Amino acid sequence: MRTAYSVETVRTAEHELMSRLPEGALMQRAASGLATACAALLRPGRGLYGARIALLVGSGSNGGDALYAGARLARRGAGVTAVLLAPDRTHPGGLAAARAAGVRIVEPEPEPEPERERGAEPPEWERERGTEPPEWEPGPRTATERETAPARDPDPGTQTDGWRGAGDGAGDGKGTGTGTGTGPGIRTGDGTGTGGGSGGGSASGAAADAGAGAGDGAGTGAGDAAVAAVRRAHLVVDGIVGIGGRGGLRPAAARLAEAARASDAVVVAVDLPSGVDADSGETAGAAVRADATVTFGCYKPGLLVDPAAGCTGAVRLVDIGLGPYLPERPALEALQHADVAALLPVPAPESDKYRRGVVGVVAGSARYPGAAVLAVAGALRGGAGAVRYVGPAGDAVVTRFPETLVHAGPPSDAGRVQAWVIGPGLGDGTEARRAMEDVLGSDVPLLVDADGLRLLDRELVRRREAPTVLTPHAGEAAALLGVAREEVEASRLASVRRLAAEFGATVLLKGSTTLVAPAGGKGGRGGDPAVRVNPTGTGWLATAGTGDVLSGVTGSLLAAGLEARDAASAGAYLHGLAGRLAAGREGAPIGASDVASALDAAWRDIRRG
Ligand SMILES: NC(=O)C1=CN([C@@H]2O[C@H](COP(=O)(O)OP(=O)(O)OC[C@H]3O[C@@H](n4cnc5c(N)ncnc54)[C@H](O)[C@@H]3O)[C@@H](O)[C@H]2O)[C@@H](O)CC1
Ligand SMILES: [K+]
Repeated sequence: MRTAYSVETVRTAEHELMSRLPEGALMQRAASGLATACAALLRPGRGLYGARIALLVGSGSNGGDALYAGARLARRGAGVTAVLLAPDRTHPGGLAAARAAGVRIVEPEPEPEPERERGAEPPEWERERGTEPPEWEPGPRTATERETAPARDPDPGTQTDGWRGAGDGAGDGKGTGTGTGTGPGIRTGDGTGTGGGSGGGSASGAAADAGAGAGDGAGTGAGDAAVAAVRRAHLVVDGIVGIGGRGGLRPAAARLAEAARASDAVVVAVDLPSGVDADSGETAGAAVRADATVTFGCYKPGLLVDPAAGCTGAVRLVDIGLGPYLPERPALEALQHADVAALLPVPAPESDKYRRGVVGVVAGSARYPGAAVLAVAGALRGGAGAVRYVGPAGDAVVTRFPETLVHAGPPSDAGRVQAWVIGPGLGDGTEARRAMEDVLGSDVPLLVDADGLRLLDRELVRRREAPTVLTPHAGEAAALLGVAREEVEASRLASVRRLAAEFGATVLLKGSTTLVAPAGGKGGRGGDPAVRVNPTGTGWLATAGTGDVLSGVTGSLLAAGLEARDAASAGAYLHGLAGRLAAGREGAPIGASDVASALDAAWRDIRRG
């Protein structure tokens, strides 16, 4: 199980741990892990001479981590430049260590006043100026380069080795090094990943070698030493803000982050990419887009939830000894193979089809018979002993799956089931509405998907005694919440929690990161179980009908006796893995039927461990 904790919890645990350690020891652990990861990214197994590293240093301890790590790397021969974004508030110990190790210190140029139309609202970062000390501003003095030690660029003419890319194909040609693995491979880290492929590219030092005097092309004045340092670097360390960050990147930082992104440098975020919200996974403005993130002590929810998760690159967790001080219940958790294997229902010798559970599927219509076929295809491979189909597409269903028990309706006349699935391709006609009333009134677990979500009565759902699982995508979730789709996409975690709380139901929010919030929905707080994030998804699943398969497989798991949150998260896990297996290691377009057909392979893969 991969677990993530809120900032508040992390701070409490750090406080406890720090009180038992000599001053500064924790930061040294973090810096040591960070330096090791950076060295591995730069030149696995080789020295650091000739490597150029730029540190982007903010006003807090995140900048302190970067400075201490930079000092370690400088002592090992790298040419390190620290760009101080808040020169008056830089971590003093980190700065002293960096100076002592020969790190070159520079400041960015002052920001030009933003031009705004008369009467226009100031941006958020500027509005804050009135209320908070402007510690994030680049400093009142002119940004002349302050050489505090001789520049250490021992080998300015030579180009470093190319970084061995290990990307998942979604990158931009910057390798992140085999040492950290890749997006999906790293995120799941348990055999679910398909990462570790080729891709990546070699770091071209040539363009970067243009030198400090070259125009920066990034919006600051020519000769800006900070931008030049970033552009020349082979590796940029983002120590702008960590868990203390609020809002998006300020303009000076955003410009440097952009320069880093546009360069060939590998961008490594310290603890989390600056500009993303650690607790919610939201990005309220510009954020660093890292190739790799080195996080300390535990995962933070933002590292696992989009859109923030899209900024992390490969994630490496550095153990700083926080484990014993973290509470049992995280804010967010991601199941791994072993967790799902323990949940999947396996028939015992005395099992029969009824004891394994019967799942009823109310789906399809004259117009959409395919949705019924796909939902049944998923249900047949979800572990229940039998699938009962109810609706007008019985012929299409038995033609494809003769093992299905079919019934024209209504659901309450179809015979006993242990769970209902309703919604895929259902339409919104009279029959559909009646069927919905029927299953809402049943005393067994109920999964509502697709068209069914449009027919939902919130109060009736709340009043149900048996569990209800809702499986909306962002658009459907937006309609249920009465907000714009973009709002749901920008705040997935908050949205899924809110839906779960409002409907008193377990909610599986599908999408780039699929989330499962337990009924009650305040995962990790107030005693509710954690929200789950699914680690197995793939973009190849974004195709018509895959949601129907998911509802079938999840309903089948409900019928087999899994609790709602477990059924939804195991269903999403199986479905995501089946999608990956169907798409193959290299990736290829797949149809929903392919996903259903790969579900048995996903089961075997999980049971193999
Ligand atoms: N507490 C500890 O013992 C440890 C902390 N560690 C590091 O410390 C970090 C947390 O340190 P801090 O609490 O000092 O917080 P941060 O380093 O995250 O930064 C907070 C500072 O940045 C300013 N700020 C907030 N949002 C900003 C933005 N968008 N742009 C620019 N400046 C902004 C704040 O006003 C504050 O001065 C962790 O993320 C981790 O990197 C690690 O060294 C491990 C040990
Ligand atoms: K950071």
